[in-house]
Amino acid sequence: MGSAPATIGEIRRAQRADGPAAVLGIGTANPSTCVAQDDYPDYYFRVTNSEHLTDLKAKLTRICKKSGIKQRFMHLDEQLLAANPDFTDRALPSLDARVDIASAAVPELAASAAAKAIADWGRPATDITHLIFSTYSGARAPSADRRLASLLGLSPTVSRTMLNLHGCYGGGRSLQLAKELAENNRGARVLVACSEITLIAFYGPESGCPDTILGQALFGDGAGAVIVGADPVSPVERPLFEMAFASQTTIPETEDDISMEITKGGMAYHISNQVTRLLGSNVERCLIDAFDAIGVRAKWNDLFWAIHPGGRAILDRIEGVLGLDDGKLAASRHVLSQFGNMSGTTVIFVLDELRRRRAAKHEQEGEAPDEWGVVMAFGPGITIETMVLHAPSSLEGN
Ligand SMILES: CCCCCCCCCCCCCCCCCC(=O)SCCNC(=O)CCNC(=O)[C@H](O)C(C)(C)COP(=O)(O)OP(=O)(O)OC[C@H]1O[C@@H](n2cnc3c(N)ncnc32)[C@H](O)[C@@H]1OP(=O)(O)O
Repeated sequence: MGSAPATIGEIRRAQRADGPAAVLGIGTANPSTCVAQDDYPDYYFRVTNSEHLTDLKAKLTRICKKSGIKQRFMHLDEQLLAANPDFTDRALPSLDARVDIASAAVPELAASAAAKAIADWGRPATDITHLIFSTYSGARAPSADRRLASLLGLSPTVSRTMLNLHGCYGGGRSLQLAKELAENNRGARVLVACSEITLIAFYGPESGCPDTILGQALFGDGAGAVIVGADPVSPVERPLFEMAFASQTTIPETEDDISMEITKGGMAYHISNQVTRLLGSNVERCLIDAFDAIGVRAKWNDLFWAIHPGGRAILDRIEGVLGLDDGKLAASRHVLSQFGNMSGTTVIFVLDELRRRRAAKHEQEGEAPDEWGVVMAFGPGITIETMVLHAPSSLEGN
């Protein structure tokens, strides 16, 4: 006689992980072309043959000076632009050429970041069980997730999910999905990859379209990758941050405040001048709800922070409404200054910077870093992604 068949409850319990999902490795990458922010207005108006639009150039110069950005990286260099002159005019049908370039470049940039994340994690790429890929540059199937799996030599049984056009909340959404997958599939190791290349939305300035000027001042290219898994296998796997809770909030009646749309002339986008105010009046509620949900009493200044640096004014506003001390958003400000807003990818750069800063602080000052922290990312919807992180005590050794 065999043993009694397992009940569905037992099967479910056996499938679930014991502990919380954790970040087990992080990697980032950028294209090689770097543009200094001070030089960008001259560069942009020259390469788009728009020097005659002096008012718009002056506006871009003003915004660049106030952006808190020192430099950005871009895949689209002058050589590529010379080969694709239609990219400068949004009225021309250039989408096919943009998608051709992005279909190769987006997964390749993601592969550079993912290789670093896998090395940081310490196990072979073939141990990855799930892949979540987020980009606003995808417009083809099979898409960037399939290509990335080939580039990395992932197992043919890897379970892939593609997120398209989530914009700046793509990184936050991917991390939340990775948490769910890791906690609900014992032994799962999830690769999150975000890769954003602005050439899909690069075109010349137009009178009456301040969004283009704003976008040209803020956005940059980059890829970030994170390995997420529960029940780390010691001593190879070290949890960097444990994922305690995650939520998504949509601010009512804000559908039109941030939008993106693929058109024949590239991706059109709109970012209203209300975004900073709307985020400022909603983030604290999201944080209170998140900490209430897990029964942790949090003082905002006792947390570590990984906020998506959508713009300098957004960081200023959040710092103000939460009464944060100077330096609490230092990781976000540093990433903004060195890379600009890389949309969904940016929050992964911030997590990586935060991990470095916390380890350095511990090494130099011997201080126990803050135990609890927060990731927040924002994008079309307007959507706010909130994740509460817990730093395991082993962090000190990282
Ligand atoms: C190297 C590669 C480059 C390639 C680029 C290619 C780009 C394509 C990229 C497309 C990707 C699209 C993805 C969309 C994803 C959305 C997710 C987000 O993060 S959403 C992004 C979330 N990010 C944000 O929402 C940005 C938040 N805002 C900020 O951080 C700041 O307001 C600031 C830095 C823009 C200006 O500093 P601040 O201290 O406020 O300075 P002032 O008060 O002195 O104003 C100076 C000038 O700025 C003006 N202006 C202001 N806002 C807007 C606007 N919305 N609209 C237009 N203009 C705006 C204002 O009118 C004034 O003009 P003027 O009177 O001089 O003529």
